[in-house]
Amino acid sequence: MIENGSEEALAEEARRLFSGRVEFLLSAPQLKFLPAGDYPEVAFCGRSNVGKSSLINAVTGRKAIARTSVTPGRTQELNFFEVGEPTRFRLVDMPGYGFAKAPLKVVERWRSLVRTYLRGRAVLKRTLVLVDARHGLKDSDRDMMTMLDEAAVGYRVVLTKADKIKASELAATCERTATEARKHVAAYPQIHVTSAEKGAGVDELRAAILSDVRQ
Ligand SMILES: Nc1nc2c(ncn2[C@@H]2O[C@H](COP(=O)(O)OP(=O)(O)OP(=O)(O)O)[C@@H](O)[C@H]2O)c(=O)[nH]1
Repeated sequence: MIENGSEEALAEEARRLFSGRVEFLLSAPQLKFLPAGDYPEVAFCGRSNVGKSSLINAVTGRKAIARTSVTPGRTQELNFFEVGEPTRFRLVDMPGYGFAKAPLKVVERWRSLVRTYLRGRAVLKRTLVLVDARHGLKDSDRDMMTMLDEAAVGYRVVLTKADKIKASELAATCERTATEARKHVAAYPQIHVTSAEKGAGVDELRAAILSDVRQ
């Protein structure tokens, strides 16, 4: 809930920014294709099919800036989007993880790309770890959170698809997730609850992104 005046002003500025220029910049299947670190970045990550593309589309108010697919795990590169005119910051769509049947080679490639990006990217201000509200944290999310702890990259845990479960279950998952997040050094203690479908929590997330890139 956005309550006080300064938070309201931040949310309004975030809304204005995201309703302006948001443009796909490039896809980096390997680190050598990364753009120069000229602007602050906020990255989105999560298990395949967690609703990452849908949430990026909701945050940016676009229908299909990030591809929404029904085939899990199709995105295997880092996708960069620029926000603002002139550019103020970048959003980074990270390749999904947690693919059950992926060959070891694919998993290793993912790990090497993501870990090196996280460790070497000075402009990376925050990562959003998306977690399906119906499932809560899985081992692959814990793995990701540990990688972020080790890389000293601060992150927010964001529950997705909140419209798909009852309010009581959602509250319980939120509580459980917060308890676990508190054990991770780089995690924010506050959990974000969102629904790309209904728009819930999207204004708050936009404001959080803007405050993160200003740090
Ligand atoms: N009900 C509901 N469905 C959602 C929501 N967000 C995503 N979905 C659905 O969940 C499925 C996966 O969403 P995507 O946004 O493609 O997920 P992704 O994480 O980008 O998937 P990959 O890139 O394939 O890993 C789609 O069928 C979406 O329509 C939501 O907030 N509510």
